[in-house]
Amino acid sequence: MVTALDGERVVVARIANDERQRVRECDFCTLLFLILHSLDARRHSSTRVAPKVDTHTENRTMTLPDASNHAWAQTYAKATRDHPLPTESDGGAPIQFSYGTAGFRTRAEILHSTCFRAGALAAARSLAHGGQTTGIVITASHNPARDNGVKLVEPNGGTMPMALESVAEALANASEADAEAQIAALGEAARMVDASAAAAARASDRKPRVFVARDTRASGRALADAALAGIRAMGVEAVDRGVATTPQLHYYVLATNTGAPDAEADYYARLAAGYAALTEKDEDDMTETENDTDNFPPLVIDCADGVGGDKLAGLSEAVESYGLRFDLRNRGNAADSSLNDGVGSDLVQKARTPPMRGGFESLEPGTRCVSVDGDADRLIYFETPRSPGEPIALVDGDQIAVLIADFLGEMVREAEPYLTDVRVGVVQTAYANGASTKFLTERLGEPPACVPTGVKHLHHKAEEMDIGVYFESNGHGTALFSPAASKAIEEATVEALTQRAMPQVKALLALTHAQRCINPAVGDAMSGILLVEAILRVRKIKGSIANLYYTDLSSRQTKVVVRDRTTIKTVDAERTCEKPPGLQEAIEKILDDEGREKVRGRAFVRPSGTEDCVRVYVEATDEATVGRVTDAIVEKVRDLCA
Ligand SMILES: CC(=O)N[C@H]1[C@@H](OP(=O)(O)O)O[C@H](CO)[C@@H](O)[C@@H]1O
Ligand SMILES: [Mg+2]
Repeated sequence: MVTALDGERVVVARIANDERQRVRECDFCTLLFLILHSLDARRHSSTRVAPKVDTHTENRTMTLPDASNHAWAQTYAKATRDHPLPTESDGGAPIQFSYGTAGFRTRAEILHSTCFRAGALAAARSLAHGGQTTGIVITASHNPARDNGVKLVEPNGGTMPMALESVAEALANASEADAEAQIAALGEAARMVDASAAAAARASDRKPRVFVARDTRASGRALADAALAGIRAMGVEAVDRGVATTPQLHYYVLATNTGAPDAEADYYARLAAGYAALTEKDEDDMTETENDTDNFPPLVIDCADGVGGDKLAGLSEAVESYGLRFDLRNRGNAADSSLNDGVGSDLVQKARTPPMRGGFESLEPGTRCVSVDGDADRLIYFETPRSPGEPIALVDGDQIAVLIADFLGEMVREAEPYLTDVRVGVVQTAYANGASTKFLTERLGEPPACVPTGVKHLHHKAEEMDIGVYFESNGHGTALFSPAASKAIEEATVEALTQRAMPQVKALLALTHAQRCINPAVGDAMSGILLVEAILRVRKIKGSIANLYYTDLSSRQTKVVVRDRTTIKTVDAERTCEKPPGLQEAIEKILDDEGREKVRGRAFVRPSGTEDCVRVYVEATDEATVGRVTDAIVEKVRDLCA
């Protein structure tokens, strides 16, 4: 029997697996006992609730000793000279590093000093949080293989607070001779604890520590070594977690700080157990023969020739005994492998084409496939063309968000009256297809929230919701359950059980298990696949899932290279250009000339935060209008940003 002392993974796995038969056969009291224990154990081990803290220790951070008279500053000053800034300059101007949409990201060969300093910064963040573990991921995600990047992970598994971005930039750009400026920035980072992290900072006499992971890029090893050196220069323990996906490293950090097991196998086991519990069939389903969900074909996955190739193989082993099989392609281990080049979710979503390698053209028409990106934190689904010459049917992040929000919303409604006052909300960016926004507005009774591009913005907004589902159109996203919503679900389950309200219990358990299937730290392609596949099985959807809820408007994204993309400034969640003067007016006029209402025309322009380009987005009812509007706007951008 499950005991409250078991870890969450063990509890869920047992319910899902060994105890499966027993749950079916047991009487009502045994079921109640089992679930109460499962909830109790989860309370002890959940990685979503506030980190485990020693309530006897006072709220304090570990401050860096005064730089003027302490050895650490000298050690750091010496070490930073060994990791000099790049000497190269670009068109005469010195290289400026900026913490863009997703960290520092540029050509790998100029990132050495940045990674060293990012290591020191992550060490300072560990100190700021009383010694809790922080993290660093060396990756440039969907960018070409020659690029690399670095992003920081906070103790709660989240991204670096935006308030720290200017400090990170000051640190990255200070000359190596100016150790004082760097030390000042590090001191500031070690002092800054935002309100939401304050509880987490109540930790302890823990030894400060930073986890470092990297994707499969050739430059990753040397850049990870630079980051490890930066951490050690601060006198902080550095742990090399090897090659991992971005979401895995976020999970490891969160897990270790909450007392949950943080090995790679534990990560797979947790997600797999959530999937198993969510797809557990009840008595009625046992007799089913038609549309039998046990017989789903293997899911074909394009791994972008990146880190997902190896890691999805690990997940595959963990889930195959639950009937979920993967057919992994572009795993990065073939002679012609080339990261993100002609493969991966960015290409498939933006160019609406199947991956160019991996044999996708010879799959059965209408085969359901997934494509992930270079660091496996995004996923999109697509279905191979139904007939030759037809395009793929894309199931982008907007459609995935609707599928998940609709399922969770239905479970919340089915749990009434035991579950009340829990609402499901959705967060989008300006790139969300207008048809999805219209659908969600009607379904939710209010428009979904719209925030600037970048997971950090979506995640923070979703945290304000009871259950917040967020996805960028390109497939970055997840569902977040607020601690209050999780607690309400637990309490409602107990109440529904005592009243023997079994339909409500079933819905409430689906909400509980869905949380276990999701990486609680960040959006994650691997946990996203499990959640979508589980929903499809629970809902018995074997056929096409493209345009299940609405039909996309035509849209196009275009990159324009200009001299200085930062001359463009946007407001209103990037939907309006404030600068350069005249650009917004020009966009409005182009749309008006097309008859904006009639063609449901929408367009905006913004500078990329990860690539040296301006992005132009246009949507309308038909391809021809999209093409005309795009051409006209691109011309204006070239004129006004020359
Ligand atoms: C239109 C688009 O796809 N933009 C991407 C891209 O940001 P840009 O700032 O647009 O370059 O990379 C980000 C990080 O991977 C991702 O969050 C974002 O959605
Ligand atoms: Mg990515």
